[in-house]
Amino acid sequence: MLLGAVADDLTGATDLALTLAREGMRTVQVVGVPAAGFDFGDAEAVVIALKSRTIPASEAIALSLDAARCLRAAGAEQIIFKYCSTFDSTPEGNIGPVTDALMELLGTSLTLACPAFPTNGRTVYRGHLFFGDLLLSDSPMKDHPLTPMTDANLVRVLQAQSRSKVGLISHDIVDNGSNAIAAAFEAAAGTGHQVVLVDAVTDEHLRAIGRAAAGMALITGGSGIAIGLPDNFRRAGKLAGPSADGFAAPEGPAVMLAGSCSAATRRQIGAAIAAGVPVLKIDPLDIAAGRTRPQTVTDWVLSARDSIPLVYSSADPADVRKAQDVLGRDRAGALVEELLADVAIALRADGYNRFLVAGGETSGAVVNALGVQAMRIGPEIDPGVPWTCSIGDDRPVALALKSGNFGADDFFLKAWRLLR
Ligand SMILES: Nc1ncnc2c1ncn2[C@@H]1O[C@H](COP(=O)(O)OP(=O)(O)OP(=O)(O)O)[C@@H](O)[C@H]1O
Ligand SMILES: O=C(O)[C@@H](O)C(=O)CO
Repeated sequence: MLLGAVADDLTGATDLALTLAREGMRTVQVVGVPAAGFDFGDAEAVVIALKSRTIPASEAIALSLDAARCLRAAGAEQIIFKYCSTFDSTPEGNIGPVTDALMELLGTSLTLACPAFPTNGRTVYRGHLFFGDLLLSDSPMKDHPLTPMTDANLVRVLQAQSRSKVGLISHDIVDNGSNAIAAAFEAAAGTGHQVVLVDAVTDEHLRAIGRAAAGMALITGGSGIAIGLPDNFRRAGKLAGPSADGFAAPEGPAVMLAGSCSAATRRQIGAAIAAGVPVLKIDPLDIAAGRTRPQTVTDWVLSARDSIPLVYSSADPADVRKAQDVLGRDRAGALVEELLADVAIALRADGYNRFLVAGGETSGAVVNALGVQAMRIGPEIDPGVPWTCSIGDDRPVALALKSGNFGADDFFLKAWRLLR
């Protein structure tokens, strides 16, 4: 293994694994920190998916350190800490605290932070994160159920979460290429900075940043920051080339489960409904009151077996707030996640082996429930979202795990065409 990554949620891990695989590294994604002696096969890059984005910072630190130790023990020369391209975090973290702890573990005094993912409209300019044409704080991310983002100035956001001194390498320097960026890293270290946020508005910027960061022990950011890293290993003659193992999804019944309340997911649900996909909407208040149970939902899915039905809890910000006012933010989320996880277990027992899940937290809950330990990366459905297939499993499952804000409006329809 050359490159190891610790991702703070499952869909984010898949997004990163897709980037590394597309850039030519043999890549495996692992769900949770694997047991000692886990066989990573011929993987050159391994992405460990955690569910640590919104848990207490102390727990996120402990899990992330375990994951990084495991990757280092397996030979990783460089570690990526992958978080969301919209910098999803609460005032307590967990991006800052985990970055601080990983730096200490790796004994490094400088790292970079760059959530940019230009293909999906996430750009960083003069330290400010844009979501398409909008500042992060004006975007739908301000209404996220778990991590509302109300400040687009990432130097300020990160500094508030981190013990490290946070600086900025801004666009003018990045535009001058990798040598200028490498010099700026040195200058930042010289002025006592430990974390530098780096502007990036194009993939060319990300490739230049990746090249400049070849010698960094720790790199933090969205999946975009990985675009330029495989080339460093290729130039050093360390990559073996494509693996002979192809991607094959199992045949069988399929279902779609959506717990993401993002604007993109809600548009995708609208498009699925318009196209005649059978849908069932569930609501955390009904789950709490016992009006919606896993069995009722499972029976409904089974009754729609001839098609690929969609169960969703996705709601607009006003309805999410209504449920949260009654149940509390965490309980509202947990009720939905637990219900969808129970439904997934029941369907799996009934032979279902193709799951499309929308939302990072939701995907984490479903995939943990399915007991999937590791995944091979398959074809890209939309930027940042591939089909994957479980490995090391007697009964493999095909999984499409969609980050909340990713995917075109017809995502729930077109994903299935790739498996035919
Ligand atoms: N109707 C609802 N009311 C309140 N909370 C909900 C509702 N539906 C879903 N949730 C919760 O909102 C959270 C959505 O987070 P999730 O990570 O799954 O989606 P996302 O944030 O859009 O995706 P990503 O993390 O990939 O960007 C989950 O905890 C989910 O259970
Ligand atoms: O970076 C992103 O936007 C995604 O990979 C993600 O982490 C969403 O949860």
